[in-house]
Order: sequence, then C-alpha cells, then structure tokens
Amino acid sequence: MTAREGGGRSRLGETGAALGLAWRAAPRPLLGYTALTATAAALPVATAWSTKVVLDGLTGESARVVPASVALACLAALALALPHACRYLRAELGRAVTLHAQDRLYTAVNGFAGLGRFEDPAFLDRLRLAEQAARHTPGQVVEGALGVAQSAVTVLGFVVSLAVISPVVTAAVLGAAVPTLIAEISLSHRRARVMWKVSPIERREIFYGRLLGDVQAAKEIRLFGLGDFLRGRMRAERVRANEEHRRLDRRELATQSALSLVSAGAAGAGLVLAIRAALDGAGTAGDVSMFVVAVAAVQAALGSLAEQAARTHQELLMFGHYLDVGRMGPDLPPPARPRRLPRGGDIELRDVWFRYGEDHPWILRGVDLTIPHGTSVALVGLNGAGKSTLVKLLCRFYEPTSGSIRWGGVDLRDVPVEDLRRRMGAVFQDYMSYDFTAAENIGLGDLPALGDRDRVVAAARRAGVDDVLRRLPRGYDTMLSRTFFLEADGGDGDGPAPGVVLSGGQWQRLALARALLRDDCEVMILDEPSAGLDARAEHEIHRRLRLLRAGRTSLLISHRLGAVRDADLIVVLEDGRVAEQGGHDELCRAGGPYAKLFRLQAEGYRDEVPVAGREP
Ligand SMILES: Nc1ncnc2c1ncn2[C@@H]1O[C@H](COP(=O)(O)OP(=O)(O)OP(=O)(O)O)[C@@H](O)[C@H]1O
Repeated sequence: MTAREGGGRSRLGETGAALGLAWRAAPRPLLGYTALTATAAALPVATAWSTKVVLDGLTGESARVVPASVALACLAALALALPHACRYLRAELGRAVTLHAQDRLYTAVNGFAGLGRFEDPAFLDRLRLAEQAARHTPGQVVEGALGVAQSAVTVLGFVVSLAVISPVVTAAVLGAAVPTLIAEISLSHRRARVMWKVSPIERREIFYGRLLGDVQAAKEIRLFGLGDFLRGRMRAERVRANEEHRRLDRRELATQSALSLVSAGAAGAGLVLAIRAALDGAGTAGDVSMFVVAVAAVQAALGSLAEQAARTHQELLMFGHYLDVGRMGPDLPPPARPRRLPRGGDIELRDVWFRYGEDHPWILRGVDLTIPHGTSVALVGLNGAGKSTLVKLLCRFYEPTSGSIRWGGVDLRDVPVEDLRRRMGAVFQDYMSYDFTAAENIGLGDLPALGDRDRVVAAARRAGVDDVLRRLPRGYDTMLSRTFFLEADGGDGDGPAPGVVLSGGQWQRLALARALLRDDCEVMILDEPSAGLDARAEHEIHRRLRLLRAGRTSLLISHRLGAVRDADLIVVLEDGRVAEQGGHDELCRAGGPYAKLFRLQAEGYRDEVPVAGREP
C-alpha cells in the first residue's frame, strides 16, 4: 500500500494547495462565501440566546422581551436568506475552481513528451482519480474547511452557553462526540482505499461502455454477436465495484448507528438532569430551553464537524493524486545543456537497444544504422520486427534503453524535444481521425496554418484528396463525424447538417495531407502511408511522395515492396537488428531476406495476371 492509499501523509500541505488553488481561481466568491459561513456559524447561538431571553421575559425573569423578539425575527429572516446566497456563491466558486484545476491538470499532462506514462496502468488510474479530483475537490475542500470552521464556531458558542448551565453535562456531550470524530476519520481512510481499489475496475467498466456505444466497434460487435458478452463483462465489473462499496457502507452503517446510540444516551441523561434542576428551583424555563437547544445543536454541529472533516480528509486523499500528476515532472529528462539541432545532418543510430519495460522482451537489439541526410530510406521486415518502434525512438516518444541516436552528431537527448519534433512530419500506422471538419483535420498538422485555407488546400492536393473534399456537402467545412454536428450549424432553421464519414483510404490521404502541411520539415516519416489505398491511388501517392521527398530525408515503412524499390537505401530489420541494407538491385543480387520477400510478393502478382488467350 502506498502512502497515498494509506493516507499516512499529513494533509496540511494538500489543504493549503487546495485553498490556494481556490483563492487563485476565484478570490471574490471565496471571500464572500467565507463571510456568509461566519455569519451562519454565529446564527444558531444568537438564536438560542434570543429565545432564552424571550422565554425568561414571558415568565417574568427578564425585561428585554421586545428587543429580543425583534432580534429573533431578524435572525429568522437571515436564516432563511443565507442558504440561497451560500448556494449561489458555492456554485460560482465550484465553476471557477473546476475550470482552473482542470486546465492545470491537462497542462501538466500535455507536458509529458513521451508515451510511456500513457501505457502505464498505475498512471492511468491516478490520472482518472486526478480528473475526478480536479472537477470536485478544491471546491469541496473549501466547503469542507469552512464547514468545519462553521461547526467549530457553533460548537464553541454552545459549549460556553452549556457550561454556564451545567459543566458536567457539557463534558459528557463533548466526550460522546470524540469517538464519532475518530470513527469518521478512519472511515474516510477506508473510503479512499476503496476508491483506489475500484479505480481499475471502473476504468474497465468505462472501457466496455465506450465499446458498446462506439461506432467503429459497432460493426464487429454486431457481426460477431459480442454485444451481450461485452455487456455481461461490464455488468460483472459493476457488480465487483458495488461489492466493494457495499462492504464499506455496511461498516459505516454499523459504526455510525453505534455512535448515534452513545450520543442519544448522553443527550437524554443531560436532559433529565436539566429538568430536575429546574424543578428543584436551580434553573429557569429559559435555561431548560437553552439546554435542550444547546445539546441538540452541539451534537448536530459535532456530527457535522466530524462528517465534514472526514469528507474533506477523503477529498484531500483524492486531491493528492491531482497534486501527484502535477508534480510528476517531465517523463523525458530535459537536457542539462540544451543543444541546437544542426541543419542537414545525417541521423545515426549507434548500438540502440530498446524494450518497452523491464519485464518486456527486447525489441531492438543493437541497431546500427545511418540515415544519410536528403535520402529516401525504406524500412522493411516482418510483422513485429520493430520498424514502428524504431520510428517512435526517432520521434523520441521513448528513450533508447541503451545506445544513442544522433542527428548531425548531436544526441537527441541533448535537444529540447519540441525542437526535434518541429523538424519532423509523420503519418503513423495508427493515424488519428479527428471528429473535426475536413479543413481542421488537415490544419492540425501545423497549427499556424489552421485558418490558412490556401495552404490546407495545397496539402490536400499533394496528398491527392482535394477532389474528394471539394465534393463533400460543405466542401472543406464538412464535419467528418457522425458523432458531432458542426457547432455553427446548431441554430440553423433547417437543423444541423449531419457529418460525413470518409472511407479508410480517404482518411489515410487526409492524414497524409496533415503531415504534408509541414512543408518545411526536414525528416518525413511515413509508416505504411498507403496500406489502405487502391492500386492506382498508391501508385499516384508514391509518385507524388518521390517528388516531395526531394531534398529532405524520408523514412518509409511499407510491406508493399514494390513501393520501396526505388528508395536510395532499403534497410531490412530482423529480430531487432539490421539484417541487411542496400539498394534494391544490390539486395536482390545478394539473395538474402529482402530478395526472398520480394520474390514472394512478385510471384503473387504474376499468378494473378491471366495469360493472354488462355482462360483463367
Ligand atoms: N507500446 C508497446 N508496449 C509494449 N510492447 C509493444 C508496444 N508497441 C509495440 N510493442 C511490441 O514491440 C514489437 C515490435 O512492434 P512494432 O510495432 O515496432 O513492429 P513492426 O515491425 O512495426 O510491425 P508491423 O509490421 O506489424 O507494423 C511487437 O512484438 C509488439 O508487440
């Protein structure tokens, strides 16, 4: 169990951080809310004293019945108005704090330059709890802290009032509240532990829920009849989570019922004593009223104090996850002495070893490779050979486990990662299809060009997708989504225009256009850029890419060897090592793995071409 789950750390720092965040997000609502809470804290004590004076006035023990009655009426009006004002300020505070906290959280998340953390289940659980905490916790901590302060002021006021009447009963009432406080804090620890425990369960449940509603998954789910299977799994996860929550609820029920009995016993005994004292002439009717109100109020305030303290404590445990994500620091250590990437250098991999984690197998086992500047290099190899992994290392999504990658002699680890990525363009195998308009889908490749329609169209032309996009219902402004409407369409009299779904190959060309938008990039990475294209489109794309590659370094991964044969250098990866490299003719002559693969593919094509004059 970690310190976070066990809650062994002091919560003082976290309280300070949450209050600081609330102060920075919304100082005025915070001040207003604090002032109203202070008023609400004093209200019950003032009301009880006014009631006592009125009652004593009615029985002839006091002459201040009229001013006390007026005060009572004013206090009643205030008691009615206060909750509404409090609710408004609380909501205002909550909105501002959520905005601020979420923004900070995702700024921190965007700061993680690598991919490793996003593949770590412990990090994903922490992030989920941090997201929850960002949405609710700072506001609830403020509410809880002020609630605790309010209850403490109320308790103090009544304890003083009660002590004037009976010190013994005061001690008994206070004593009965101590176990409540301890039990509530212990329960809050347990609640936080349960939340940590059910987090992976709930993440899986969310995953199943998303699958069941996902348009891309819908085809396979229906075809393979997976709906009930997935629903069953989702249900099973909820049942498991419910079981954990139920166990906790039962423990709470038992503890809190026992503690309520203790409190009720103390209050009953005190009441008997107060009535007997009044009957014996040792007190007034006002004293009895004061006593009854004070005991009830002290118990209620102590109960509320314990509950607020426990809830705040639990929120702080969750808030710890939020703070942890913010304090994680960079996943890729920034260079101690940053260096500039030289223009136009070769890229060299020197004895690069890589595995995704300590308990994962080696994927790259001592890769030595030079990618000369301005050349086109093709990377080929069987599935799982490590081609995409090598590309991910070039983009510095991960660091080599050992060895180094140099650009013009400069180790990539010595270069700020943003500088490196600014010099690169890429189409990944698992490219993104954003639920945005067609123009935005391309413009995201270079944000300054997002509103530059000429550049967007030029990139679409280069990727051979311009015609397709022009023919869409709203041209480049068509929403490429069946999930969202174009926001600007929301108020149209005819109703919003539905989005459009592109074909796989059209999406792929769009992804290519996105990469090509960065026309000044020095290294272009194309990981299977034509896997989804028809033969004519593939031929056309490769012709265009050859033109575009001129003068810049390109790295092409493809299983279609016909597409890579004109590359300046073909590199064959096998078992995490460079098995051979050279030009197409040279490798064919060598008769190694490339030649075998090429022959295999060529034979496949030969068989499909019917011989003229003969029936197939
Ligand atoms: N994020 C990851 N975490 C753990 N293992 C991974 C990850 N990504 C890839 N691998 C593993 O690394 C190996 C190489 O994968 P990689 O995607 O680099 O191969 P590839 O040569 O590009 O294959 P393909 O031709 O099928 O695209 C595979 O065995 C894969 O299971």
